[in-house]
Amino acid sequence: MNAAMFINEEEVKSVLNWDDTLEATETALRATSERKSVQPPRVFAQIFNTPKWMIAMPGYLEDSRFGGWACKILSGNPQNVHSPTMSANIVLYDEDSGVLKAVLSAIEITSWRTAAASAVATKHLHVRTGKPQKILAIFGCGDQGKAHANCFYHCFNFEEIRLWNRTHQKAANLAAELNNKYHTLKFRAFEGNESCARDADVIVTATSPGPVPIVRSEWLKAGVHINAIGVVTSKGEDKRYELSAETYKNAAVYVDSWEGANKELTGLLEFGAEMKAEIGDVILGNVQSGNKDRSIFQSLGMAAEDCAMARLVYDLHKRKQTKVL
Ligand SMILES: NC(=O)C1=CN([C@@H]2O[C@H](COP(=O)(O)OP(=O)(O)OC[C@H]3O[C@@H](n4cnc5c(N)ncnc54)[C@H](O)[C@@H]3O)[C@@H](O)[C@H]2O)C=CC1
Ligand SMILES: O=C([O-])C1=[NH+]CCC1
Repeated sequence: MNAAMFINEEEVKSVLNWDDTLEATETALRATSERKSVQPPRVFAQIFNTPKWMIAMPGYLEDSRFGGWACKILSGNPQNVHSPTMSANIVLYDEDSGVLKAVLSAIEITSWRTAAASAVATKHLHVRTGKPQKILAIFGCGDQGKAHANCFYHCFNFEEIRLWNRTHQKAANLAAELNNKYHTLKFRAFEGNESCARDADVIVTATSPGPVPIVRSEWLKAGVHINAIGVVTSKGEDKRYELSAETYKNAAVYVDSWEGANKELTGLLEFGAEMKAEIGDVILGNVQSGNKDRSIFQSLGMAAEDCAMARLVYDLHKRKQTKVL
């Protein structure tokens, strides 16, 4: 039996690529709706009366290429300024024996698979239905916002990609970095969230939601698709969503897994949201279109995605090591 290995963030980054990530993530979403994954609701620990948190996400995914048995453990402090707001590691086990195979740094994996899940949702709910791909608006220019900008640039052909951040300079810096990287002028930083949202065909929200939503229904065009990925809070009076209640009410809402949504998204029912289907069921062609022309993918993030990604990165890393030897 080989000794378990640690795959650090640099090693993970050196093998990650969008095409495999999109395939792994789409497989996890589809397999979830085929009941080929095990992923009980994640365990969430708030650290006393602080914004600090910890999450454990155990899972198992059955698939010949992306199957895996793993648990991701995250810790976070949204108030961090000089250090990352989140740390993440995945513990990967042998699918048959349960013996430890590897521990993988999972900040990049989390960003890549979350962006890929939004891209898969956008492909099936928006692009494949023939809706326009003119303007993409991304709210939040942290790790997730940046990963979404890269992923959507890779997958789609938007004419304009708008970036908004609470601190405008961060959006301006990211726009400059991406225009430079891709030799384009498509990326534009916006000062106002309303002007950024108006006329957008597709929206991504990737912030830590505050008490006031950053996107309002009356700003949005007919047929818009939104990927809302910021973590929602619905504890007593403290309700924090990136989108306004009206935005939810006027759209069909899709989730990654009912198991997670039934625990973490019950607050959306209070807004009168129509909780339509899992993305996996859309991929499988099991969902009839309804009378709402706006769609929201309310992404929670799934253990099955992390299983698929851990297996992918482990296999690519092993292959690379064998080539070097
Ligand atoms: N759905 C999923 O699978 C996942 C969701 N997330 C969530 O995505 C969100 C973004 O994560 P990261 O990019 O890693 O965080 P980050 O800290 O790197 O970036 C967050 C960005 O949002 C902005 N922001 C923070 N609070 C804000 C507020 N109240 N209003 C407006 N803007 C605000 C900050 O200026 C920052 O640029 C978080 O809520 C995180 O929990 C993270 C990983 C996976
Ligand atoms: O799926 C995930 O890894 C997370 N969702 C919200 C915070 C982290």
